[in-house]
Amino acid sequence: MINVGIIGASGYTGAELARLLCCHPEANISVATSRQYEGRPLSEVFPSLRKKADIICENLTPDELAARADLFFTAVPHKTAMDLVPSLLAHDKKVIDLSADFRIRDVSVYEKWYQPHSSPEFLREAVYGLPELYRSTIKSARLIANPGCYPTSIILGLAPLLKADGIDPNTIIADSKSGTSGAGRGAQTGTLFCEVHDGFRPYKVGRAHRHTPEIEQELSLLAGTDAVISFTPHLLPISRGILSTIYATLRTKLNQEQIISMYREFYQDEFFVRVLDEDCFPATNSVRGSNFCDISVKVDPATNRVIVMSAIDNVVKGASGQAVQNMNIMCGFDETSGLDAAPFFP
Ligand SMILES: NC(=O)C1=CN([C@@H]2O[C@H](COP(=O)(O)OP(=O)(O)OC[C@H]3O[C@@H](n4cnc5c(N)ncnc54)[C@H](OP(=O)(O)O)[C@@H]3O)[C@@H](O)[C@H]2O)C=CC1
Ligand SMILES: CC(=O)N[C@@H](CCC(=O)OP(=O)(O)O)C(=O)O
Repeated sequence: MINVGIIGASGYTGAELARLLCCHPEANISVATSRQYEGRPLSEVFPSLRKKADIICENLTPDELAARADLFFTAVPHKTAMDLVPSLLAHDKKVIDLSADFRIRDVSVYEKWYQPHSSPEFLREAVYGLPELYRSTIKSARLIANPGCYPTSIILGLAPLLKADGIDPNTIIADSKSGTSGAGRGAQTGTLFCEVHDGFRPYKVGRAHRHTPEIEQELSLLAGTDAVISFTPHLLPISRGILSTIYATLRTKLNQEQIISMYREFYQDEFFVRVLDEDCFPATNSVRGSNFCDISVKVDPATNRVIVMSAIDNVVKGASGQAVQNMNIMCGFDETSGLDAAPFFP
């Protein structure tokens, strides 16, 4: 049994960590933090957690925190994480950071898209926490940079083709649609019910979204050469889920059967990736509440393009579930521990 701490337990990814970890056979939530709800039970903040996660929210210094758990999930905004993580590492703790602070390997790229970095010395050490690509380095890591939600759906969607040099990495277009929990729990006009309900809209169009460099970094590593992407995020009037529809020009003539076999072979040992049959398409409500990524792939011979569709739950495989998967790997637990429930439907 390992004692784990959730820093930022009152946010959406913090709540999802508590939901998953309170049923985990090998983990005990020994500390949970929130400044706003200090002194109040987490089950009062999230009534769904009554009788499951009755821990009291605390507001502690990094030194006080370090004495209370062996592994920490930092589910806090960018900038906050980079100031906190070094102190936890100095106390020999393992850290899984859900923010973007340690995802970008090149500090100048991070600083261009985010803000000045206060602990760039950890960028080299941090392991990008996408288990399907980096499992062996995750095993021995002490700092995991848990991937962003849109990047998870797009990178998993394209990895088999890029690895096999099957597409031109300069022709990639991804239209991704996300539920509003992706924007976090803080009040903002753009995610109010009336702004989102019964409508659908793109945002941060034209290389304006900060996930662009993270996606390009990982696609380039897979391709072995620079890859660029036209990425357009959209906001859906649903609470959870991401569906990415990705297009790219094929380099080699591949028919439908060959491309599905390529994906099946690439992901044959991956429990959390489900490659669907031809003409069976992913849906956000088929992965809801689960750590699955559903992928389907279709060749369009008329345009010589491939269309990849990839669905995840943004707070599970796109954040907290993937973080628990990383913890399982780092701690030598079964990788599916605490994550083996079927998606909820309807
Ligand atoms: N939502 C999603 O789908 C995804 C989110 N992420 C990333 O995960 C992280 C958390 O996201 P999410 O849960 O959505 O965010 P929320 O806004 O819902 O929650 C943020 C949490 O951080 C705490 N917090 C905020 N500022 C500080 C601070 N200065 N010091 C200490 N604690 C602080 C808040 O609690 P309090 O104010 O009470 O202290 C709250 O518990 C972010 O970095 C986000 O980008 C990554 C992938 C997907
Ligand atoms: C719908 C929505 O607003 N989604 C968020 C993505 C959240 C995410 O993945 O978080 P990171 O900030 O940790 O990269 C956005 O577009 O900013």
